[in-house]
Amino acid sequence: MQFFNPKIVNSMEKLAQSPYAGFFELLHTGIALMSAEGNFLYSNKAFIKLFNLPVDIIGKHVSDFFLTAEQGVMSAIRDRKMVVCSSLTTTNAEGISFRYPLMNDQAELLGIILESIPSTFGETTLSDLMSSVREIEQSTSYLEQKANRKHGMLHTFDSIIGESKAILEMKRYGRRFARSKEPVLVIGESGTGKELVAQALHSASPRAKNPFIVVNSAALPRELMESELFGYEGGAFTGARAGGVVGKFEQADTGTIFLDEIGELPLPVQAKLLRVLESGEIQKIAHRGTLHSDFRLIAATNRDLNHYVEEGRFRADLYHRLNIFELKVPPLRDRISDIPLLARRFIETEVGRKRSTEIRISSETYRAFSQYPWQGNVRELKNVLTYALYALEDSDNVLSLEHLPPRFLRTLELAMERDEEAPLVEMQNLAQANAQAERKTLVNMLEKMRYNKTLTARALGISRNKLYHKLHEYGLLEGLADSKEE
Ligand SMILES: Nc1ncnc2c1ncn2[C@@H]1O[C@H](COP(=O)(O)OP(=O)(O)OP(=O)(O)O)[C@@H](O)[C@H]1O
Repeated sequence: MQFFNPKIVNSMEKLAQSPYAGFFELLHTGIALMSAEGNFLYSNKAFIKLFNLPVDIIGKHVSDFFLTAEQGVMSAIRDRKMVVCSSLTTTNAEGISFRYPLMNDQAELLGIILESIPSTFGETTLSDLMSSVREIEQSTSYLEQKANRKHGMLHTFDSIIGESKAILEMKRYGRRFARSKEPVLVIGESGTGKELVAQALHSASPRAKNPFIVVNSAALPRELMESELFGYEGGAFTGARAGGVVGKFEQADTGTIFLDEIGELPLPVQAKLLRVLESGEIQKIAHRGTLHSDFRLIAATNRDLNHYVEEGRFRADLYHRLNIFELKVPPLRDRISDIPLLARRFIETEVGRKRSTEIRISSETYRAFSQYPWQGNVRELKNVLTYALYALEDSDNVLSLEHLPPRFLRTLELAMERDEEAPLVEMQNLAQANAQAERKTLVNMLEKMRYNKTLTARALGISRNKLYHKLHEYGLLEGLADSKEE
């Protein structure tokens, strides 16, 4: 658990004496900082008041005051995990405490941060709540995975839409990597379809019929991460389920585990993951001995892990272990030729096959799609189309610019302004400047005349033949293929 930047706080003693500690005095919950041996280094007034403690507890051991020291702070020190259970002092004062181990970036324990609240919440309520959340989480993820398998819903490389050179190359490598048992690191911007690629890797592997277990590292609360991934035995801590929990790595035995957003894993969990990867042995919390799991790891990230390694946020050894096979999913702006196929599929899913055959996307909309920067990639395209389909009247069959979300149009305008300004700066000679101005005039007039070529030619004072010639010269003809022909 890391509350503070380890570069700033590298010892609990320093934290206890730093101005940070002064902030705790403002809080109404009890806060204490303990050394890695269990001695008090600091406590705020609320903590002293809550437990009726003498003011001079600094330097003394937690067991001098708390009957619950063994199952509380000392257990958090031993197991390096957060412990939630009640606290009871030798003078019978009670509270509920959260003991957070604070680790440095070498995964060493610096000490414990103790947060205590009055027991009016009721410890059982809290621990019952934790167990129910865990049970619901487990059963929904189990049912979700079962439903997916039943309906054969996991993607394959064939079901991933795209025929651009960039996507075909990704699929070609993906099919080859799928055969190995080594980890694959799927990298790509947010919304490019990394999860689909992870499913396809599993489907194309010899493990296709076995479990495919998904873990979103960014969505898991940090204090539950270790127990979710590696599992724990019954009675490991207060709030734990009687029968314990089967960790995701154990569930993935004979199959694949997909760790999404791997860059968000805390350093201590990274250390544990490296050990599991190297040995295939899982050290379950509070379990004597180790368990073996035959899993294949697929990890994904939209971060620059190299940069994370330089910053000390990601272990270099784990990074090298993971990126034996690196599969890059291209951003949508590098494969705009896939947009028509993707758009057709999304429209069909959204409005059904029958209505989708009636709907046509105008050429100006396609042109806008090809100029838009698509920071959110395929996910953003899907969202833009969903909006447009709702904006389209039932009686209207042509999806045009007026149906697109205002935010899309604003971003497009900015992107086009940037594009137009950039070459002007680099303009080398008069001929280039003339060509640029001519192209811009053509585009503007076409838009004004709603892509009617006869009217555009007339307005520009040139023949239709000359207009065709110019449109061809500036690469504008293709985009007008389905526009009005008069
Ligand atoms: N090639 C594709 N064919 C069909 N749908 C796609 C394709 N690529 C992405 N999608 C759709 O786009 C959305 C985003 O995909 P996905 O969640 O796999 O992206 P991601 O890269 O994992 O994103 P993030 O990094 O934000 O988790 C999903 O709804 C997915 O179904």
